[in-house]
Amino acid sequence: MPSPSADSAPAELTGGGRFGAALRTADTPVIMELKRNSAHGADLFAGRPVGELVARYTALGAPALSVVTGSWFGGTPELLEEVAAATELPLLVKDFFTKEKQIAAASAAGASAVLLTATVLPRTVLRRLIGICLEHDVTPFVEITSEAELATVEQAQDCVIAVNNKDIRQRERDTGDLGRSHRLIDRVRATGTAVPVSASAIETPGDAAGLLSAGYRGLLIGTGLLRAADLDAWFGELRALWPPGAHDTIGADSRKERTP
Ligand SMILES: O=P(O)(O)OC[C@@H](O)[C@@H](O)c1c[nH]c2ccccc12
Repeated sequence: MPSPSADSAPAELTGGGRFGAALRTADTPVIMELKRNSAHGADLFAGRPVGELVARYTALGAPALSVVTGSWFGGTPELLEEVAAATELPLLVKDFFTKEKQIAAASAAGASAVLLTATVLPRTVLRRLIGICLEHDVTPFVEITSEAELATVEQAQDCVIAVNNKDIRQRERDTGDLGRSHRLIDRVRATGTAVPVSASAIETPGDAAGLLSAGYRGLLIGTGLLRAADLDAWFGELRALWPPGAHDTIGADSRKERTP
């Protein structure tokens, strides 16, 4: 049964700056993430140079890349510099942002969007940080894990809202729950967010297609792609399940059918 809020979901998504527009116009809106280590400390780059990963993801049609600079995941500010030097694609920077000077520095280093984690930021701080992002022309990429956290995002129309399928409080060491994204999609869309995104724990093309057909217009995938044995096959399978343009046809129809 669709939730009552599904009816009030806006048909057209807008906003979110260059980062939001890149996702909405992509055939396959997968934000491909460069994360050096897993939450368990395992090496994910497997000896591949940063420039090679960026070139590979660009060739696969990434509309945007995510760069994890947070030290939990083996990130460094240099990683952002290296990625920014290798691509013109919009970049999301994932770190623990709490201060204006961090946001300004990320913007100066090439970030189009930065992560704000609603799970750990009080409402007033979140509101202030979203305002700072907008002043710096940086898209706030706000991660939530529940309806209660979603309710703390006051300027959702100016933000990309991402449902994180893993738990940041456990430092992302849990296996994740894609059901969370499926349960929250109508609520997320009803906020008028620039782009509804599902992030973390997406492993297979089937997982990805399922989330896109549920109404997500962006997916954020790190580990699943960094560990994939054959990325061409991975995206070939996804495009077979979710062909380019599907949002305008299959997506719209399936959402209509779900509306009473
Ligand atoms: O590797 P995964 O399970 O595909 O997840 C990607 C991304 O969502 C994850 O790296 C992430 C989610 N929230 C974060 C906060 C900081 C750093 C990283 C993250």
